[in-house]
Amino acid sequence: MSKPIVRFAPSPTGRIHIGNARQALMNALFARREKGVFVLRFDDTDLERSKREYADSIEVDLAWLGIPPDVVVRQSERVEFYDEAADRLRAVGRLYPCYETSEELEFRRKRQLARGLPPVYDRAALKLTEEERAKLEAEGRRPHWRFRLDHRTVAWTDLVRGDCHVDCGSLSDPVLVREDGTYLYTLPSIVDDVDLKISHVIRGEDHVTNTAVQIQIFEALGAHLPLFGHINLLTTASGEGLSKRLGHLSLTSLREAGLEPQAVASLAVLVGTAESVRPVADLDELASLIDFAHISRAPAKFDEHELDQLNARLIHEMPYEAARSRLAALDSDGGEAFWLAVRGNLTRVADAVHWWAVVRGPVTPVIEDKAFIEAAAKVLPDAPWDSATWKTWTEAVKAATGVKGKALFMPLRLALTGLDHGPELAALLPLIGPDRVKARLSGQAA
Ligand SMILES: Nc1ncnc2c1ncn2[C@@H]1O[C@H](COP(=O)(O)OP(=O)(O)OP(=O)(O)O)[C@@H](O)[C@H]1O
Repeated sequence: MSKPIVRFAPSPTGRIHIGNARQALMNALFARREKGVFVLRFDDTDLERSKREYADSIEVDLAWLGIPPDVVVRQSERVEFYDEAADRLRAVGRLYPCYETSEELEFRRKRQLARGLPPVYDRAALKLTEEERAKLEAEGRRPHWRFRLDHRTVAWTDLVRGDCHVDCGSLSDPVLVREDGTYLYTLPSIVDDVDLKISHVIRGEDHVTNTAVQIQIFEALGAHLPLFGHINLLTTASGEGLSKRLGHLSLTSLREAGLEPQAVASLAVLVGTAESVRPVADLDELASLIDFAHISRAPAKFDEHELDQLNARLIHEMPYEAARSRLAALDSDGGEAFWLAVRGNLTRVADAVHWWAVVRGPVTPVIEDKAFIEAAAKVLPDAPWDSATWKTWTEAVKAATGVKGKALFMPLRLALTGLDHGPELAALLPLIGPDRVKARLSGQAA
């Protein structure tokens, strides 16, 4: 295979959600594995809804995921190429002007449905004479432009779905150009795919019907067809669809919630595939797991609870070096021993703040059996302390008091941390250190 050129083509009309991220990752990781090119193309021809601020946030999100694009293209800067393609389609009679208002179209649609007919555009505009058109224009009507479909079945071999067929006889001729001369998504997408030599169009399966229409337009323009792959969509855990415009499960919110990009990427890529969902910290490894032929046909559910679990599993294995600067930013860099002591208790890196506060204090000790804690304090080993100190100490406490097991550990934990759960005390004890331990055992907040 020659080096693939792929694209992720969001409309910058909101913050991208986890479903969009699935497509971005599938494209970017495929390109990464095959040493190809990953293009980020902003489908921003809808000038009213597209915003630069959203485009910028999409770039930030992709960088956070570890998949910055090799090339960035904005459709709003390429209108001359779309004009040229539209003229070519007009010249061969495939793009024709229509003058119906949306109310008229809606009325016709309802009438067709009432008669039990499919609500397909009836091509009335194709029958207009020159004079009728001139009259409509003189009335101030501006045309929108439809592509005249061949009423035939379009077939292709999909990278994900195998043999696909769409009967274009049952489709309305798609509008490519709006009344105000701006373009809908369909034509610019093809023109750019051709110009950028996109080899694989990998996108959500919401585009399957578009693909059939687009194949006819590629052919009408005499262009070479890319390969197509339609990947199943993600829904929320309860099965609802996602919308960028409605702000569902945005990457920005997941990032701000402190989730690891690798956890988000692992779930976004692996859910709804033949692979088991697991945390994959390395993007090359994640890329090696992509297999378009083994992606489920059914929509896949994105469960935030599962994401938390993946995140926790990643953190439990995270080396200190990877966490260090983030701990420092949280003013909680207690060194490698601290990180190794607490990482197993964390779901988010930011939760380390809580355990650093327990180490550094002040902690209000919880002491129920004062006599027992006093007896324990008496047999505290001398400094310096290390990871063996806890064992030495608790054996001495057991010998002095006859108490063992949970009855021994829990009162000490409550006295030292004020909590009934947490990281191994063997690791925490030297971090808390003799001064604070002594103070806490004597009932002082320290
Ligand atoms: N729920 C989803 N799961 C997986 N892929 C999706 C989902 N929704 C959209 N996509 C894909 O994301 C890519 C970008 O699409 P697009 O910008 O149109 O997103 P959108 O979420 O449908 O947007 P909007 O809500 O603004 O209509 C496309 O490949 C599209 O197929």
